[in-house]
Amino acid sequence: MSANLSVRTVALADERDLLDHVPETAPLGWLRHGEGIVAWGEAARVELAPEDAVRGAVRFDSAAHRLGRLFGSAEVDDAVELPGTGPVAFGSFTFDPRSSGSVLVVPRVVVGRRQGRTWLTTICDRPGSHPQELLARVTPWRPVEELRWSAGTLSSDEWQTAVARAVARIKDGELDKVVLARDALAQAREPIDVRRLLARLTRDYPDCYTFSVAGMVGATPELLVRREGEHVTALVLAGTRPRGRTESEDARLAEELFSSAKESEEHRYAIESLRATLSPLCSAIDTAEHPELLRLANVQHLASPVRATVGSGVATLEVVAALHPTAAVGGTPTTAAMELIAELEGMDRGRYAGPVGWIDARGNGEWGIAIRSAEIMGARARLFAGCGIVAGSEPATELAEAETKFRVMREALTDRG
Ligand SMILES: C=C(O[C@@H]1C=C(C(=O)O)C=C[C@H]1O)C(=O)O
Repeated sequence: MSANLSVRTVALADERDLLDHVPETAPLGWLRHGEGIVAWGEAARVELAPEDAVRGAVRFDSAAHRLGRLFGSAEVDDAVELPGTGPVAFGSFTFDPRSSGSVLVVPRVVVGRRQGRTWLTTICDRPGSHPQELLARVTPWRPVEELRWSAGTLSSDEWQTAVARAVARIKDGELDKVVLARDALAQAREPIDVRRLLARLTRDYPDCYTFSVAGMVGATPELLVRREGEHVTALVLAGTRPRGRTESEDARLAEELFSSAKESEEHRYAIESLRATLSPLCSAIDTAEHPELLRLANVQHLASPVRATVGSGVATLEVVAALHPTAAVGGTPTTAAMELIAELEGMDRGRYAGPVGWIDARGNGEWGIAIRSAEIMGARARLFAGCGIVAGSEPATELAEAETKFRVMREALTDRG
């Protein structure tokens, strides 16, 4: 990380799918509705140490500082000047600050598309050179063959017991809500081609943010924060039903979602906590009065977009640090929920439910919450799914909900089409 980076962005006359540019090794990506950025190679990697405190934010400060130095000393020739052009870093942070694994990667080659304009960014150690990764051969995507599934940390019964314990603790008044997650493991015969997963996820979940950052892969509906100049946007999601098999069943389930006191309560917790967190950093915070319905292939959610203006001098990663963990993946109150998660889940979440996204040198970026995701380690995959538990939660219903959330990565891994 000693050399000053030399960064060049040029417009690209290319209308191919962004994924068609990507070689197999360690692809990075953030995609939605056919736009976004894909990248590969590694000009710099910033690994962030675990912290002692359950609410620690040193890793985000340290990330902002180290990226600031790297980007601040870069020589940049940017002929496109859009959010995502010039130098970018992809990042994936652990859910719990006490876990190791938080990482930022500055790629060698980036191909991006925004409002129909496509660009190519190269990041080198010397001006005038080209990264050799630019010439990386793009082989056809390989299907994932023969997966062997095995149980995760807790069996279904053990996890339902954990949910029942959480409900008891909520009824005792210790906290209002906690999100409990579980994992599942899959083993392939050969290293998993992540591009194949990304292709399936972008096809099946076009409204979600499909991401791939240092092995963490998924399609999240949950935008933590998007920043473009001084404008920030977030999307609160809480309250879930499966999709119906028929149109009328689908409509009935949506109706149930809007009229359920439990779901509205859960949703309200999430909005209140977001608003309280944004207040010291932003002005003109605007939330809709009633949630909208967000329909995905597997589930439907109550969703509330939030818009605000961020204060000058506030770093994007500072906003990310303040927002994480939202009530949607932690609970309320946050610290009690984090402690209960560590006590009941029996596992380290790693980067599941942590912030994942990208940032450019001007602070523009998009950060989501890494749910509907899996950690891909060569031929192995560890999938995650979690559910919000409140006083009225039933263990069996929550188990079924976790199954529908597992479907996102399960189907991406097993789809042969
Ligand atoms: C935690 C997850 O999802 C979260 C929990 C939800 C719920 O309990 O209703 C809804 C959306 C997400 O905020 C997950 O998918 O793993």
